Amino acid sequence: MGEPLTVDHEALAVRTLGPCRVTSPLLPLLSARPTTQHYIDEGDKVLFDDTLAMVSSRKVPIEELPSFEAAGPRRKIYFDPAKTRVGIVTCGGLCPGLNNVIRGVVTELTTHYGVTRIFGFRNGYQGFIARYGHDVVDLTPQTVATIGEDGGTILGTSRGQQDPEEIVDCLSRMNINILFVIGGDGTLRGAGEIARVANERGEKIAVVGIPKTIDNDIPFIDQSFGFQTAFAKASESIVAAHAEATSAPGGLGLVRLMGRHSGFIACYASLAKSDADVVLIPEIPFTLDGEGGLLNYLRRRIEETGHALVVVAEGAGQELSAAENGGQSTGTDASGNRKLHDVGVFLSRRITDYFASVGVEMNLKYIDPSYVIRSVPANPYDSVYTIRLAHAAVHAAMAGRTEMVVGRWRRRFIHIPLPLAISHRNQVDPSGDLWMSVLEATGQPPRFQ
Ligand SMILES: Nc1ncnc2c1ncn2[C@@H]1O[C@H](COP(=O)(O)OP(=O)(O)OP(=O)(O)O)[C@@H](O)[C@H]1O
Ligand SMILES: O=P(O)(O)OC[C@H]1O[C@](O)(CO)[C@@H](O)[C@@H]1O
Ligand SMILES: [Mg+2]
Repeated sequence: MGEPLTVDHEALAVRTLGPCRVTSPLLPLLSARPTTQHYIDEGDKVLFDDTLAMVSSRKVPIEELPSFEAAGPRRKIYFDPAKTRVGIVTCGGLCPGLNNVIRGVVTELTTHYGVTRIFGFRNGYQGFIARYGHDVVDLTPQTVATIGEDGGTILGTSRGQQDPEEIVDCLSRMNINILFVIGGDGTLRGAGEIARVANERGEKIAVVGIPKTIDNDIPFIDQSFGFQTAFAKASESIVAAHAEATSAPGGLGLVRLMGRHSGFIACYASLAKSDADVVLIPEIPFTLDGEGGLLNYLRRRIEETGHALVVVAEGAGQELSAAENGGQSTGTDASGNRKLHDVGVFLSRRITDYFASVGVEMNLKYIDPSYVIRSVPANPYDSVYTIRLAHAAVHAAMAGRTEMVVGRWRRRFIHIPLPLAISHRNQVDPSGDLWMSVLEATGQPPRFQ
């Protein structure tokens, strides 16, 4: 067994704006609900570890085991709903379920807590900055009633850093008490800055994140919302590539899928269809040439079975395509994320050249579904998941929790301190059981080297 993740009590403690003195309007729903197999009482904790080996390796008394604060409604809350003003913003790339989260937050706030002043900030963090001139929209149960049926975000989104001082100026000016931030790792870093500035100024603003990422790269969350919809959509491209590959002599299907630094979409989409012969992910470098290289392997697959199917995550093989471009930098996007070399185009060229050089017939069909997988509406699973995350986020914020995100860990909804959620990137573990399943399903060697 590997070392247990280094987390301690302090890292898992969630910051609170102050004591909760207001009786929650949800009290009648809660009155006598103790922790059971299906419910966690607000005073209970969710264990960080879930195996005997992990727990015993900590060698600490049970009360010192690392644990997350449970999500869910509190009997006493911090904010008086009648006086509470709320802001919502979506940032970063699209993700299925963004509208569902907005809808879930608005309806929970209004229907159950009786909060009526909810403002949507337009186009990501730009929405707080006056010089962009974006309007602020009133969000009501009526305006969000049917938005879950659409992909994208009704609020718009953007990349590019904005000054947290200016953002807090805007929040203060509008007397916002709670800010819900829906976004990925960059957005959550920004949220941490907003919470820091608000705290330094002594402003009692709760900043609560709902992590968004089709890449599933936020840690301490079993799976992020939108991920399931995205990989389900991606698997359609695998079906198409398989049909093309098996219908041509020497057919070779190549599918490039999103996944900058984490190959979860490529792994899950491939496992969903079991047609892939090779899955390439950013976490595992590979070699093209030589006996143990990818190209020779593909030639053997085509000679033996008549076709081959490769699924590659966009962040895989970056060092190979960079080397071909003389190590030239691709620059960064507005948020400072490194732009990637197009590994799909690179592999298409190298595979085509190789088969021509060895004189084996090969018909390559390259499919890149690109933005198609993240702009679709949430599937029923993600619709349910997003509404539950939205509820958890509202409960947390109304109870004065701040600088935190909601998540689901080992099937329980929890509060994760923001610094922990951005402490590192969630990636496919080459020694983990997910990658082992991929190896079992594809039959590919653990490494091409
Ligand atoms: N360290 C940071 N401090 C303040 N703001 C940040 C920071 N990093 C990113 N941001 C801001 O957060 C917003 C979204 O960041 P980014 O474009 O990286 O998307 P993301 O939230 O990581 O989502 P995606 O999964 O699509 O990458 C941008 O406005 C960006 O400038
Ligand atoms: O919208 P952009 O800037 O092209 O972003 C693309 C990136 O965003 C993501 O979809 C994450 O949001 C990545 O998978 C992808 O690399
Ligand atoms: Mg990001």
